[in-house]
Amino acid sequence: MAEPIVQRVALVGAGLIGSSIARAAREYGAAREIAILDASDAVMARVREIGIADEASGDPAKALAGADLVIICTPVGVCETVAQSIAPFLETGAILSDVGSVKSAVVAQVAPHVPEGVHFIPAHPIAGTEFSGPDAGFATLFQNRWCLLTPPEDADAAAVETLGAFWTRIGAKVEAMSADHHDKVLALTSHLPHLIAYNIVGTAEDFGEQTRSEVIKFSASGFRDFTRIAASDPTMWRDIFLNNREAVLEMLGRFNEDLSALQRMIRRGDGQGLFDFFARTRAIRRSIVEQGQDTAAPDFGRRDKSA
Ligand SMILES: NC(=O)C1=CN([C@@H]2O[C@H](COP(=O)(O)OP(=O)(O)OC[C@H]3O[C@@H](n4cnc5c(N)ncnc54)[C@H](O)[C@@H]3O)[C@@H](O)[C@H]2O)C=CC1
Ligand SMILES: O=C(O)C(=O)Cc1ccc(O)cc1
Repeated sequence: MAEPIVQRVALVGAGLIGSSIARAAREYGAAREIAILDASDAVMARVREIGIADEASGDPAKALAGADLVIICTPVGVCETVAQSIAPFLETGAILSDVGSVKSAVVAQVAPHVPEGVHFIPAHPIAGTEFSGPDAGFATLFQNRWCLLTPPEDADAAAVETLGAFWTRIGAKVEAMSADHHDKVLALTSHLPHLIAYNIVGTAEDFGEQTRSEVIKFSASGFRDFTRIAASDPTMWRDIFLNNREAVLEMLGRFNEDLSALQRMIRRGDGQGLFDFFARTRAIRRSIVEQGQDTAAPDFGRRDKSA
């Protein structure tokens, strides 16, 4: 196998994403050693049981000793606390990164705590499922998925290259952009769809018992797809909306305008308007499928059950 990209990767947070990185780093030889640190004793115990790390003592000094790549894989709301608590153990020259679904707020929270000589390069793999915890992870999660890096303008070029090479080794396609741009794009492509899913499933839930049981019984595929997204982790998504407020509110405003336009077309019986609208959206779906980016039923066929 090719040389590892880093000597030791330390993953802080071992849920879906952290445990998937651990599995993938081992499977594809991206790191010589894998250390895991999680605030939950139950998660640490499970990490030791399933054996996805070489170092899983729960001691930050031990986990971070010799780590040339440290990745924060916790919900974005605790990134600042995590950065503060790991800062004393970060080694000079190490790369510090994260996987948060929001970038500007994470930078604002983490950057002030990054010691001199440590290279902070935020990242976001656009790959996941509605499941969480260390048992939900799998080695192939990042295969052929984008990982967006948002390096600051004065970032160390070698550190950016190493982080990109790490993600490439575990299967991702890598692209760089500014944190602000990332947050605007993701507000539309990921955060707004989750909000809509939470809302529509919440609306069904509000209808009362009789309707609720019929919704479950006769669930058509449209609603069913929304329930998968609306089953996503509440802590993670609360933190995303609180930390990407501006961009999400802006996209929500645009969404509401389009929804009002559709409402008007239905009220006025404007069949041509509805047809034209749906024809435009169908073209978007087709280009996503052509680019191999269809994530419906994500990864289940490609799951690696070995770890
Ligand atoms: N779930 C998904 O589909 C995706 C999630 N992300 C991002 O990845 C991050 C992690 O998400 P998941 O792995 O899904 O979450 P998860 O809920 O599966 O795991 C989070 C882990 O962080 C640990 N943790 C919480 N506070 C901590 C602290 N102070 N110190 C150390 N560990 C702590 C928890 O015990 C838990 O094991 C989030 O920031 C999320 O925005 C990014 C891409 C996809
Ligand atoms: O499960 C799904 O459909 C997702 O959209 C997963 C996901 C959740 C959050 C991210 O920041 C990136 C990907």
